[in-house]
Amino acid sequence: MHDLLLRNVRPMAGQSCDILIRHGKIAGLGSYRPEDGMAVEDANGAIVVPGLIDAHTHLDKTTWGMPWHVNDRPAILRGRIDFERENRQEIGINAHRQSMRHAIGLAANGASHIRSHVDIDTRHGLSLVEGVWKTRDALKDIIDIEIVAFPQSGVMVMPGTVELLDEALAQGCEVLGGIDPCGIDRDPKGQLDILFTLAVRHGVPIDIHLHEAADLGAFTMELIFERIRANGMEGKVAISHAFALGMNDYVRVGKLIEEIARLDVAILTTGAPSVNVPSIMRLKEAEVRVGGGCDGIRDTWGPWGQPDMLDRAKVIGMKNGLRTDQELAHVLHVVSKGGADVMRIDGYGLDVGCNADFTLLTGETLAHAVVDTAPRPLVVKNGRVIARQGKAIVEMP
Ligand SMILES: Nc1ccnc(=O)[nH]1
Repeated sequence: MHDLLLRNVRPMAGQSCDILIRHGKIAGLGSYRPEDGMAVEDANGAIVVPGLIDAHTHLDKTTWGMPWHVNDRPAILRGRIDFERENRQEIGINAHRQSMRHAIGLAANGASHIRSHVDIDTRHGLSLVEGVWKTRDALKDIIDIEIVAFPQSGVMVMPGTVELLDEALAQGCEVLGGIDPCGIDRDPKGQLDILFTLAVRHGVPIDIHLHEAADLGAFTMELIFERIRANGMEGKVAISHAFALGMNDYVRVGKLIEEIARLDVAILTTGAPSVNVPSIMRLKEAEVRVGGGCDGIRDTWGPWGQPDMLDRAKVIGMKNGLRTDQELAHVLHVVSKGGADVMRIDGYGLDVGCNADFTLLTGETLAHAVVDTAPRPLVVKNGRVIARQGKAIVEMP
């Protein structure tokens, strides 16, 4: 918790002012003189936005900083899952070291919070979660990490997984994950009933991966809606990817979005280039909470991605066909306030009393910053400078 005077910044690309920070919180926006001994930074008119939020990633998977991973396999979902589970140790993907690299990269590029799904399966038990927990402790002054207990290999098809999820939640995973109840588990009622039972028992929200497209994904969504109503979990469920909302049926998608808004379901998008994705502008119109994430980066799933939420904003913006400045400002919202709303982060923003978690962006306007993947001269977490010019104050392992 720190004091700092940040001079000559433009909150959300507006009028220039100074930001006074006391005890890690924003104490005032205006014009201030530095007090004796107070740290002072001059932002030279840079834009300031609250900390970027990676609300959907996989810290335990990346090969970032490792030798290049040659991928010569077909892109079938089940195949990607099984290959990773059976080979990650041999390849040397150490969950602690790799999550350090990924998380430090995100922080250096202006992120203040991460929601990471971490694999739980009968081969690894909770060991991957334990690796990411170590990272969370090591980086607690740099970035906040929330962990989703993620049964990537399936729940019903992998007996023993339910017990592991139960244990992970008992030990402190903040969110319960799930995956394609039809496509991966072939037992939607089985998986969803168990997920909702576990979530209610542990009092945690659910964030389920739904790659299922078109009618199949819509069917699963309807099963999720039924269980939200039955368990009183309005406002406590997120659907990640939600590719079914990218289907080419305007009316059907509209009906799904109406129900998503009514049940206050959050949507997480990564702007996946290889499939149809939900329209962030249509979800905005319906006032649905939408966050963004960089998903897996440079892992056994695929070679793309950076630990950088501004880079991801650009991917989401391009995938959504955005052009106007207002739309581009909205994509920045998705990777910041949108993600904070999904994760329900207290004290998020640039108002007096908010956490002093923010990043500077060099650019004229918010749209300009997105399109340029603007440089980030300074990143502040809890009122302390934790990165300069895209380089964190902590070393990469
Ligand atoms: N997009 C995804 C990345 C990793 N695991 C998944 O199930 N999905």
